[in-house]
Amino acid sequence: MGSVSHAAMISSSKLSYGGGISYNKYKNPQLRTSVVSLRNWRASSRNLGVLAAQIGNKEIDFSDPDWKTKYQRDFESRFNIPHITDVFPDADPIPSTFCLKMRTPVMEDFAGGYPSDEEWHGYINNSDRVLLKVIHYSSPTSAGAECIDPNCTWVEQWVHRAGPREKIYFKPEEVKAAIVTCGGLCPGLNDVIRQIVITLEIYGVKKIVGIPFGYRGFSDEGLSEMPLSRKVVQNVHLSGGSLLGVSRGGPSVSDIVDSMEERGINMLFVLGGNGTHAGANAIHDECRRRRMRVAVVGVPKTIDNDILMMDKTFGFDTAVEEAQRAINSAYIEAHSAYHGIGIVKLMGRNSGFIAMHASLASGQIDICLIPEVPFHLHGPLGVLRHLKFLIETKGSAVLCVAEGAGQVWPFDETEVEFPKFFVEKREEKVFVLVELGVEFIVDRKGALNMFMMQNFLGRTNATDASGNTVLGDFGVHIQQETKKYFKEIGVHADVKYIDPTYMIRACRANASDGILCTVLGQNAVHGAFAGYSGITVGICNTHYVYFPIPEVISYPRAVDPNSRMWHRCLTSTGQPDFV
Ligand SMILES: Nc1ncnc2c1ncn2[C@@H]1O[C@H](COP(=O)(O)OP(=O)(O)OP(=O)(O)O)[C@@H](O)[C@H]1O
Ligand SMILES: O=P(O)(O)OC[C@H]1O[C@](O)(CO)[C@@H](O)[C@@H]1O
Ligand SMILES: [Mg+2]
Repeated sequence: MGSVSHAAMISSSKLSYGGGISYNKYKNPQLRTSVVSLRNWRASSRNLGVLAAQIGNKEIDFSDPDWKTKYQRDFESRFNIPHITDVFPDADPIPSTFCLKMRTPVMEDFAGGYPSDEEWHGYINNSDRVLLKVIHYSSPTSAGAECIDPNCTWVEQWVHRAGPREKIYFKPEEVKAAIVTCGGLCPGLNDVIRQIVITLEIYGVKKIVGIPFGYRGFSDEGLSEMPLSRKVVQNVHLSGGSLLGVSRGGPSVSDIVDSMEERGINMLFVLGGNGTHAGANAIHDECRRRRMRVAVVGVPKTIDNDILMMDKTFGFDTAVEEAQRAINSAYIEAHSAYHGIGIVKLMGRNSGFIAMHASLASGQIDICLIPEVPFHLHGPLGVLRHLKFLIETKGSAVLCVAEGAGQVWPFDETEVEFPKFFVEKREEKVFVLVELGVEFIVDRKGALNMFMMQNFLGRTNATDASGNTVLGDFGVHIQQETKKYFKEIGVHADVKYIDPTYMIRACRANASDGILCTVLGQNAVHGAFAGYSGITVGICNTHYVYFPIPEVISYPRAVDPNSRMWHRCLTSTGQPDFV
């Protein structure tokens, strides 16, 4: 920390812990837009992510009567989706070959012209938009309020509607499409692969390949591309995993683009999480720099559900459903034992969505711990003390913990002086906020890593092949601490620990994820044919949309501890505040 040079010092007065904070307490207008994020500042991941993102954005002067118009204009340009004509203004579109009247998808060389159906009203107009936010919060103190200004003014924010366009910018016979799956496994990967292949064939594409084992497949000799067709993918969705394999780490962006040039790939579909999307965006930028006529389209894959702005990502629903089995087993074990305590660890590195939703769904959880909500393990207000209470009153207890929980230590004070915030722009996209021995790092991938000087598991500098921080195992830690605690107080406790994380991730998609994957896969292909690149597909307020990649990965989406959903979870578990 001593090495940190402070590019900006922002002064403020007292920040009340967990309570509201008024705008005028911040003297520097540059941070005004961030104050809402700090209202419940214990929601460190989300709020500091928002804060970091906002520091990177332009300041808003709310005293300007035109601020709203300016904000909307700025929003429109941020959410504009890159198009092939940005680089090749003379690119000529052709009528779409996506024609549902057609009965023979892979056609003979388009000798009789491209099939089209001008009478069909199934195309999306490029100007169609979907509303991003649908709640009008009348006050910043409303649960889950996401406000732009201190009055929580209603500001319409529109994003691009996904779907097939009447004009396309690629001739199907000139397309070589590639699909790559990166990062960890996720239920539904095969469903998306399958649907991309099927839709490409309906457009008339014959050259479709899978890149094996993530980005690594672009560079590793001995890994050859896998030819794909409807026949090959017909039944792949019936099993979990990825037909193509996945990996972390891999070649540089420039090596990937070299490889794409060599292979003649001009449509790339990238299935992965934040890291993969950062890679996809960099590939898109590099293709543009080299003036390649290429479409790079992402499909967000993460059981953690940590991609911004989307209702949910595919695989999440299945993960929550599958987690029920583990929770139910833990419940049965705990209830059948004398003073039984069941602990279930679920995935969620930065975000507790799986743990929160699985707890809500099961109705069997007494304590849910997630990364976004700091808690004490020990002490009069701690989790262990509450466990003792549950054993004394109910005779058993079940805990659901997210893997990223407990990596942050809460402050002991109820009020914290914030004499200054130190903000350093270390490299591009890297911010370090240092306060009271707390270091928050938004790394080069836009992921937020939080470290507090004291944490449960000790600070680790270890990273995986992709540069993700390797977390300490909180599930094992809380299991050990629980056993130790009950031994020390001389109360019998039968502690059973279940870690179903990889079993959950390897499942095949359930019905609702199957539908989501199908629609996302189809829309990815429609986006590429429409000439868009550097985009990703998502579901937003039940409608399907295209986002520019940087907007959805600027920081990981996290549970808002002031959201109705978290409040519902607390209502359901009946757990107290552990701070
Ligand atoms: N900033 C980046 N620029 C280019 N490539 C990146 C970047 N970050 C990650 N990658 C690459 O993306 C791939 C996947 O990244 P990562 O392992 O972080 O998984 P992910 O996509 O975030 O998925 P998961 O949700 O499973 O973690 C890796 O091959 C990694 O090298
Ligand atoms: O063991 P791996 O492949 O690194 O994956 C573990 C990570 O994958 C995730 O499920 C994200 O996909 C995280 O929740 C988890 O930390
Ligand atoms: Mg990731």
